[in-house]
Amino acid sequence: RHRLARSWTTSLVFDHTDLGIIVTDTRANIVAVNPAYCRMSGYAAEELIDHNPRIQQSGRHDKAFYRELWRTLQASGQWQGEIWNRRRNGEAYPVWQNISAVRDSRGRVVQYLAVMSDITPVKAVQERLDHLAHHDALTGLPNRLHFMAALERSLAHADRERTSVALLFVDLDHFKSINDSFGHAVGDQLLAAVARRLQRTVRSEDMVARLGGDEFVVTLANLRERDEAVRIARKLLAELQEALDIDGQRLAPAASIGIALYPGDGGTPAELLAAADEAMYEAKRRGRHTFAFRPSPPS
Ligand SMILES: Nc1nc2c(ncn2[C@@H]2O[C@H](COP(=O)(O)OP(=O)(O)OP(=O)(O)O)[C@@H](O)[C@H]2O)c(=O)[nH]1
Repeated sequence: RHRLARSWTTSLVFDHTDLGIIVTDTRANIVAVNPAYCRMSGYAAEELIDHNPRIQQSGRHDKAFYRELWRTLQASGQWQGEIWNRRRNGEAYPVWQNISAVRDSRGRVVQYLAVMSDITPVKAVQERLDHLAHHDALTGLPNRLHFMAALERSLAHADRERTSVALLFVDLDHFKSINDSFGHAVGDQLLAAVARRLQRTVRSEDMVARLGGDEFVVTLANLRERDEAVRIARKLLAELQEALDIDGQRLAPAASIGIALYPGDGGTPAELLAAADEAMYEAKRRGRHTFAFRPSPPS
């Protein structure tokens, strides 16, 4: 009676858990799947029985990944980790999966048991958090954190390709008075419009980011000569200046732009940013709505 009760409980768990379960024989042919796995994968049990679980492979992992999985499983009797599978409708989805070797009383492996949970919702939250950590909510642009990491990569790329990178530090002129005169909401919309204008003016390999407040940066990759940076700075000033209507206010945003060139003005992202910031202050000193390079130190 005890054995019966136990087997009844076991099948209750197998049928009612929301964890997907696959049982295979030692040659990895599927011998049983539970309803939760069928719901998760979109396959009917008959479509899976006698097949190899590889029918659910998403193509997102290479051969070495599965080889390592089997190696671990054979060596320790266990594998667990994140794995991308494919549903019957072709959609790839992430699961957290635990595979164990089931042994008989003499210690021989007789079956493999895979238990998995669909972690699509967890992944979506993770991706959202990751995006929030690296982007500015108002403009959708990369933030300082993301920007500094990307700049590091573009400097390394410039070294390999023997090209230069220009960093343009864009700070709006008298932005405070826009906030003060028309309110913060108008100021916010202006910042979002500036972000769009900066983005549409540069090429896709260039990067626009918001450092904070009314400070933006633009990096120009694969730069061959200093004049290209000057040309883009002029173009940005002109594009920004175009009048726009926000809540019935006609505004023409102006900015001061500081230009720093890699490697001449700095060898690291931080040095380059400091040089571009200094150059931006030079543009402010010269009366705003213009661009400048870093002033050379007095000799
Ligand atoms: N609307 C809005 N304002 C912001 C935001 N972040 C910072 N600010 C405001 O932006 C203004 C930045 O002013 P500053 O750059 O110091 O000075 P400015 O008035 O632009 O003058 P100059 O830079 O000297 O030409 C401050 O008034 C901040 O309160 C934001 O997210 N939204």
